[in-house]
Amino acid sequence: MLALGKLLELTLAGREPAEKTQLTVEGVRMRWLSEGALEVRPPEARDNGLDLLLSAGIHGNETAPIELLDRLLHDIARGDLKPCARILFLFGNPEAIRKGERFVEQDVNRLFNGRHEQSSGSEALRACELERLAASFFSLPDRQRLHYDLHTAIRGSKIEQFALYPWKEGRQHSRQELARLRAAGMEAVLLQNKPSIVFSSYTYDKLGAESFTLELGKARPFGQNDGVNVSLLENRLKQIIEGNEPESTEAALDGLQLFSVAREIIKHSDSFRLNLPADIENFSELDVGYLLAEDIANTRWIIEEEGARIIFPNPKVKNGLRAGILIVPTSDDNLA
Ligand SMILES: O=C(O)CCC(=O)N[C@@H](CCC(=O)O)C(=O)O
Ligand SMILES: [Zn+2]
Repeated sequence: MLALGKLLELTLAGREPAEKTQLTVEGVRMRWLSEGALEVRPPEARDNGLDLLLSAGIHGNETAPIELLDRLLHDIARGDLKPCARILFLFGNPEAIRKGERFVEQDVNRLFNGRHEQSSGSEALRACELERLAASFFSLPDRQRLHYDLHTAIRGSKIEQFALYPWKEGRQHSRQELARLRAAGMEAVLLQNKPSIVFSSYTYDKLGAESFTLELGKARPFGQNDGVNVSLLENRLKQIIEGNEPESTEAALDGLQLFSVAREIIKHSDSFRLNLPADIENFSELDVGYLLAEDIANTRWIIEEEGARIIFPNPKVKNGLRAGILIVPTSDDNLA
């Protein structure tokens, strides 16, 4: 296998490769761009016009998606997977990956869309670098742009695999992309309804990509991901990379559950209290009238929405950040 196929090993060791560019026997060019960043370019005659950004390890302890990208890259470097798409592989937060932690000082996935400019430290610099790498990758005209930012969650979930679809004023969510996600094993999609500061939101809003955060199961250390079944996603990614994806009919949403955001629960102060059991699962339903959270100045979060569910509840986030999302079922009426 070509040495650049070992991007994960290089990243874990904090090393630069001796050779920055390598060519497979198939004529696929691999180019190391920066720590945890590698571009793959198919031979011109095979290029199908898709630019695919695959990122993982934005949170350093979310290892199943990192292992998935590592397998894809090995397959490409060995010539077993023959790309027709240009691909940018990114391991988001190398320092946190080496430590096996979600982040070191700051959550990188709260530093996009300009937030890094108001901050400092190595994670702010990394968010800035990730924006630059993504912007440069998606700068070629007249190509399709697709970004999957792969994650695993802190807690278990009633719906194991799901996507979050960013929002931009005047832009409709794509039914075809949802069908593709369904075929990749996603059981639900959360349609966002306002701008956000996560990586997928940046590539959707500023770079015009179809972008998603994918949640694939529960976060575990390297080598302990047997419980995270990514086989459907892995198959689909291989098909997307090789350009032999079966056409998904638009009717194929096929039981995909859609949700929208009712409210984001923002932690304003150290007095914030979240009234949920520590082991509550994502997508747990909450009854109307339930007192979900309390904060400074008698702020109370009481459930008003029928069918409300909670995802990503986390009272330990820094003040000013999202401590959970209240979601409600929605229809597919507004898809493009
Ligand atoms: O389990 C949790 O609480 C968080 C899992 C995770 O890292 N989720 C992403 C979602 C990003 C998005 O909103 O699109 C995150 O919180 O950064
Ligand atoms: Zn994550």
